[in-house]
Amino acid sequence: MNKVLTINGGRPLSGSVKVRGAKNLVPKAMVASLLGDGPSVLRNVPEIKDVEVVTGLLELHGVTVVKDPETGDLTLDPSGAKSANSKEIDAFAGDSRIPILFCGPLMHTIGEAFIPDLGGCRIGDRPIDYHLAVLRNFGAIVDKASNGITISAREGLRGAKVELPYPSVGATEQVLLTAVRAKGTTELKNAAIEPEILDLIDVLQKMGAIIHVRDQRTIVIEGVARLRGYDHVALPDRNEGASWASAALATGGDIFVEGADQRDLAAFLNTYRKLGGDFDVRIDGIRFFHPGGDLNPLVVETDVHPGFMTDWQQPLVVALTQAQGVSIVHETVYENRFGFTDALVRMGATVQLHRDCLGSLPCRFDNRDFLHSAVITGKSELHGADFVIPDLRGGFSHVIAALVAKGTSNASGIELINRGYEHFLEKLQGLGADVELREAAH
Ligand SMILES: CC(=O)N[C@H]1[C@@H](OP(=O)(O)OP(=O)(O)OC[C@H]2O[C@@H](n3ccc(=O)[nH]c3=O)[C@H](O)[C@@H]2O)O[C@H](CO)[C@@H](O)[C@@H]1O
Ligand SMILES: C=C(OP(=O)(O)O)C(=O)O
Repeated sequence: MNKVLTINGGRPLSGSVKVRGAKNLVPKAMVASLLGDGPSVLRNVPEIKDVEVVTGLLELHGVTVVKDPETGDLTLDPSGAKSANSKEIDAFAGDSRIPILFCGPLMHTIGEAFIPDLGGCRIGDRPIDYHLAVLRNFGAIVDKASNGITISAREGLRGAKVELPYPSVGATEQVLLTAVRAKGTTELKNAAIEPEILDLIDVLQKMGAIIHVRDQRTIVIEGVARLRGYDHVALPDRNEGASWASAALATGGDIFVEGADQRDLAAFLNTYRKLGGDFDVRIDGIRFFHPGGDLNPLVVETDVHPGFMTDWQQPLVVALTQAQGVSIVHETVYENRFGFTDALVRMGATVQLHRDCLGSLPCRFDNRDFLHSAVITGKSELHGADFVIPDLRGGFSHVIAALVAKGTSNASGIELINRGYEHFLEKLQGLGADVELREAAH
């Protein structure tokens, strides 16, 4: 049944929310459990759609996944791992980006894998060419199928020297999850070093893997024949934390984000302070608040870690519509991440998109036809509008803009937000938002 979220804006968000394990780590740690020869325990697991998708895929491959009813901790036992029927796997096509990371673990455990077409946010073309190239380097045979890919390594996988054209998070994880049990040593250059990757490395090390993180984005993995299960507490979701921080600023509110970690948010916190937001780092989280007065316009460029994370960009843009003056955002990670601004413009924001690189970072989208720079002029008085949730962060941003706006907005497709924000509506209501979920009128 289609649902519509009715949002009555004009009230600051204030109160407290708790963030649990990161969407960009938890499903990957779940996939890693396939590599062990005993059960793994994953703690701090959020109730989000990506966890459901990976649970379903693991179960199809014979992994038992048991959730502790009290804590939500997962015990994952791969001892019955087996091939799965491609028709059943296909039911998960388009749901998330995680299935591609099953390649290495499934080849190590059962010699082959069928990977359905990926989903995830539509914020660019999101090809998987780096993934396929590195898998071939390890000796895998990859075949395109009409609805995904099949991949096999009947002779086993060998360590390789790999250099990524760009520090892709997913391709780095692909290398890690494949190299840990490949024969020999793997050297990965131009690796991504996001905190979620370092946490995945912690998981793999607990399983018995030997991984050296060197300087200059180089990771060396000495393959081992066997790995055991792990017991791990997932790192908190810094992207959810940054989203609530932007929501506090945009609505003129005050939100304590329990679980937010200063170190993983360092680049965000600098930007937040320059914009005029304030924060207070406590032992158990960070309080983000609007200290009063005008917000300052900013120039922001998204980048790989340790730069300003692309997933923080969309919620921040809503706060920038409330800053006094002209801000510029140069998106250098995805070529098409500003589609969500159309709805902001309909709500009264002034946002102009440009094909040019409005920034100083070297960008892969220079002289190509992508609207990847935004000029935002504020402060805008926003008014309610009806919109369809386009993607995870864009959807969060629309809801926050609707909460800033005067009047009523109606959002459809709100379930997309559950892919990465745990208990989203309950959290909004707990922060004082006037929102109501109802059946769509036909
Ligand atoms: C589930 C998950 O962890 N998602 C995160 C992950 O996505 P994901 O792992 O998909 O993102 P990548 O870092 O791989 O993508 C970065 C860039 O590399 C390009 N690319 C990537 C792979 C490839 O084979 N070919 C290629 O061209 C992409 O199109 C994109 O332009 O990292 C992104 C960048 O921090 C985050 O925004 C996502 O939230
Ligand atoms: C782009 C994102 O996620 P995914 O890679 O899962 O689509 C995101 O979390 O903002």
